[in-house]
Amino acid sequence: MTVTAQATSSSGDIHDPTSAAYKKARRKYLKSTRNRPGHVDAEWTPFRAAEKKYKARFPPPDLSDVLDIASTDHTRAAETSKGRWKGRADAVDCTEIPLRENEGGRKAYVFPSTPGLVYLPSFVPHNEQRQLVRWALRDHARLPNETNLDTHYVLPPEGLWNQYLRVRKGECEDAEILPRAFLQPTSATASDASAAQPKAADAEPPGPRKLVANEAASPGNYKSLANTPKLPAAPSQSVRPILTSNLVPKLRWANIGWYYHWGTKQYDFSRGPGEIADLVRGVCRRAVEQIPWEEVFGDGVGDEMDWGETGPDWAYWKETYEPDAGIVNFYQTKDTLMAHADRSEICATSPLVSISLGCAAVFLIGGLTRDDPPTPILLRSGDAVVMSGPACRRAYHGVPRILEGTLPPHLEGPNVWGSDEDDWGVYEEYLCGTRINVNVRQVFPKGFDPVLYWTQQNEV
Ligand SMILES: O=C(O)CCC(=O)C(=O)O
Ligand SMILES: [Fe+2]
Repeated sequence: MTVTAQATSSSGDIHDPTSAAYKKARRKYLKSTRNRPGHVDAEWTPFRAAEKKYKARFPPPDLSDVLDIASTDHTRAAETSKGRWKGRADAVDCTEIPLRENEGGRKAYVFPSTPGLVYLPSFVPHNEQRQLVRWALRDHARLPNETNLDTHYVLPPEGLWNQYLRVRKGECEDAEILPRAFLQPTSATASDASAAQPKAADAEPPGPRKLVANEAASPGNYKSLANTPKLPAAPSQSVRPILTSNLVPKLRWANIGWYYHWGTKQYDFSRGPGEIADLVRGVCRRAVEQIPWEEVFGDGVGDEMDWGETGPDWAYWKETYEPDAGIVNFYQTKDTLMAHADRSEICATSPLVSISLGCAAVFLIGGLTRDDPPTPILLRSGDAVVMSGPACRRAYHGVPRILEGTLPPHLEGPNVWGSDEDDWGVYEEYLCGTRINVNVRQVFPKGFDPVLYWTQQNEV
């Protein structure tokens, strides 16, 4: 049976003053600003000010200072003509560099303000974007990989998305998914029953990711990080049974590779390395292999910065880069990811590869503090961002806006390459209001043997 996408919201375009969407946003804006004191923005850091600007629901933000390389690329006209959100190809100071072995004529861009940041517009071919979407929802967001929903719900063994596909094909009922708290005693009861058992840590309720500052990881503090107790999160007592179809939009993240412990914002190395799918490893390695690193860090760019024990090793990344951890982020159009720096990885300089799929977004990347004004980049489906080196890998960044109505035509409709099954309509409907980000890291620097470290620290 072929499943087709349902019509999307008819409430209209936020840019059109006659639309219901515009009027609703205006009403909300007037209500929320009625009692707001003046000059509240005086204390904002430049990063916070930029976040506020792009998050604003009313009036919708002007994106003319957001880098949008696709806006002048005629091969992407079909994508950029979708919706009214547009940036400018000349909005930001950046330099074009050629990619190695680049048959498609694609380019990369580097930024004098952030050495080590490489932007690769349209890096992932259309058919591979579809494969990655299927991988993220169908193959990856299920056990043994953790998602934000696992702590709170008893998810179907086949995975939430696979069950949802069967619902949409009419093969099963839209069943209720039960809260985990219904089946498990509360953490208080559990610890009463066995005083020796550590009490489970309180988990975040399902919702946007909460960002808490953590100690930056390094080879020097690996032992103490690895020894920090990583208590399991307690299921929320307040979540109610929910239909499969209503739980799907609440999926926010799925872990990749080494297990990340959200309570401590540290990796839980005791669980061993999780798997990295060949598809994901392949795209990330291709990005790192195709970047001409001498154009990024040559002429001593960033040499004066702290590269850690390995020194500036970018010339070897083609061989030494090995992704081993990461996260798939699922954003609905109202979701944001606030400014943060990813510093739980032991290696502070090795490339982080970030792939955008589905709806477009405004991505902000600044410097090592929130006081550095961030560069705004409009990321579209298939774009890759690489964050590397000491000035960029741990730079503050965030996603203040997902841009509705920007799903590119190549993710709509049946597959022209012929390899897809007939259920793409369900994916398409989900993607109409979703951005997926595959964010892949290398936790350990080349030559660092975690097993050896782990053994040594437990020998005493
Ligand atoms: O969605 C993105 O582009 C960035 C995600 C991110 O920064 C993260 O997962 O740490
Ligand atoms: Fe991040």
